[in-house]
Amino acid sequence: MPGWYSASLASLTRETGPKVVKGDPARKREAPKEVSHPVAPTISVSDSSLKFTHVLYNLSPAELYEQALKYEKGSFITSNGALATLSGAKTGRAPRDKRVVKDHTTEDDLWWGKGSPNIEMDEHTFMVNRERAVDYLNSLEKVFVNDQFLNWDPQNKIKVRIVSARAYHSLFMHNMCIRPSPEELEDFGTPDFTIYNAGQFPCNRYTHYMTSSTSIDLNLARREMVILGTQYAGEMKKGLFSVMHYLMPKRGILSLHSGCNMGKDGDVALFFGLSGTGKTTLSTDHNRSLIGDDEHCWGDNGVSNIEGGCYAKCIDLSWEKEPDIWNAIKFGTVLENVVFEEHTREVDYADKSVTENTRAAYPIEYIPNAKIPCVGPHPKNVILLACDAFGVLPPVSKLTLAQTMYHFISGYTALVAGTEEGVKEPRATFSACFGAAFIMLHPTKYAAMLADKMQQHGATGWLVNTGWSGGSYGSGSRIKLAYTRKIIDAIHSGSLLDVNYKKTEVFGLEIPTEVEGVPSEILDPINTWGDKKAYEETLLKLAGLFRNNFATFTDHKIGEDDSLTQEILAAGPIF
Ligand SMILES: Nc1ncnc2c1ncn2[C@@H]1O[C@H](COP(=O)(O)OP(=O)(O)OP(=O)(O)O)[C@@H](O)[C@H]1O
Ligand SMILES: O=C([O-])CC(=O)C(=O)O
Ligand SMILES: [Ca+2]
Ligand SMILES: [Mn+2]
Repeated sequence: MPGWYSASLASLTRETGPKVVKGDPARKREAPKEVSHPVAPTISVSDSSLKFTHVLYNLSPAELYEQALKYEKGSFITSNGALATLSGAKTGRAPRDKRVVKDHTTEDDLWWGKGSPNIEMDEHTFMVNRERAVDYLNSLEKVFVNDQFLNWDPQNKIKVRIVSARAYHSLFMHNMCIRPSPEELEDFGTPDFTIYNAGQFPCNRYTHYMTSSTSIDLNLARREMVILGTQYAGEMKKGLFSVMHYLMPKRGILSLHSGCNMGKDGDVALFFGLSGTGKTTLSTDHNRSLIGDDEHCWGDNGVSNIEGGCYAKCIDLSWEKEPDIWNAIKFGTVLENVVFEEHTREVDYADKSVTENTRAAYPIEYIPNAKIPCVGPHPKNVILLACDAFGVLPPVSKLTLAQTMYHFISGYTALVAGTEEGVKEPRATFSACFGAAFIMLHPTKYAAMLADKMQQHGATGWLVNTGWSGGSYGSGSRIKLAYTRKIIDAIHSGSLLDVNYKKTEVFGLEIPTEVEGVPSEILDPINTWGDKKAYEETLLKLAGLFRNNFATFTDHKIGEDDSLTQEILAAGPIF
């Protein structure tokens, strides 16, 4: 029995961690001999250190199904074979409850202050929460441990260990991280990063820095993350993504909140965009191989997926619109917070009664044309997705390098969250690098790297509005997915480089006058608005929001290139 399980779970103030055994505790009722403690407890040993905790190590999906169905309320097998689970009170991430330890190194390295996702905590408070999580995990009869990898680039692979209390969490990470072969597991050694997920147990609200009973704590020096008070599995995936946003740029590798796919000729496209703008939907393309749907690295040898799985939104999912994602929902897939028919267990994807953010997590090989290993050459197209619920951004525009950087740093989208009755204004969101919740350094650092790589490899930037057309949310409607797919096809094939363009007012975007398979009149949004005055007003309103947002970046240099910095500052809306 390797001793490292105990080491991982050892409480720092106690002599021993839990005693461990592989397999189902139910089958090993007569506790193994090693549990006996002949020595008298010393002052630093508490009863909890005598407690026996089973470690269920890298269980298979079938074993995890059994654990979930037996022990976790709300777990069911749906008619397609997926495991339906509930994430509890939290059905999305809690960015305001994320804390990062500020120490000598991170104080200078990281982006702190206004706009930054990094809210500080001190080392001591981290240890308080860590102890709370470890004590909770040790108090259980069993915990799950996953040892897996991140990053398909063999030279920059990271070993991660996830300690959790729920089979749901273990299966989620089994699907989302890269799965080691038995040989790789044999030689796994010490992990580079460890998550202690005690999500069922709250943090103590009286602990310094805590503002709720949820806390997601990152300690880069200790290479550890602690989760208390949220069971939403996305916290683990995105927490590790934050870690990659710190580790990779140090090695000259750019980490990206993007989807990525590759055509038959080896042409690679990146899809940036905030949550719900279409990264997963549009990178999953029957005619192209999928490199990944959400998190990538761009290094000297090309791109690599960080993950081993996909995490698709499944609200209103249909076979007609998204057949590959539909077919990926089968045995092994985790279905979060969906509603299904009591008897047939058929999922009702239109049902938002638990949350609008229903999700499916599946291994990437569940997509038939996944490219394994998930790596590819340097990107040819960089597609920025915005779901513009104001309905004023064109369905597609070709960007200059400076405009690409301007929109990358802005990271705009305007999703409409709920869909309640009555007028509901779209709300603009600006999230630097299309992932401000996950970046660790100042946005201009990532932007400079992106500009450099795009320039070096001659990539073209595009802005694609997957949001509203014919008016804002309420009067217009969302652009048909079929049209967006045609636009994306024309970008991939290169045919969109060879058409006529005209320049829009205010945003100065180059828009094509025709795209095969798309009605030409929708390409310039003004055509689709009945009320032209309302269009102008809405356009100026959005331009103003862009300008206000960008104000915080105007005194930052982007890389070494002064002229590019000036061009980027001038690449925003002019009015
Ligand atoms: N024109 C369109 N283009 C893209 N997606 C659309 C369009 N119209 C509707 N949709 C829907 O919008 C959603 C896009 O979600 P998707 O899972 O692709 O987001 P994402 O960018 O991957 O977000 P996250 O980072 O949260 O995973 C899907 O449910 C898709 O069906
Ligand atoms: O992280 C999540 O929970 C979902 C996601 O992909 C995102 O928000 O970008
Ligand atoms: Ca996604
Ligand atoms: Mn994402």
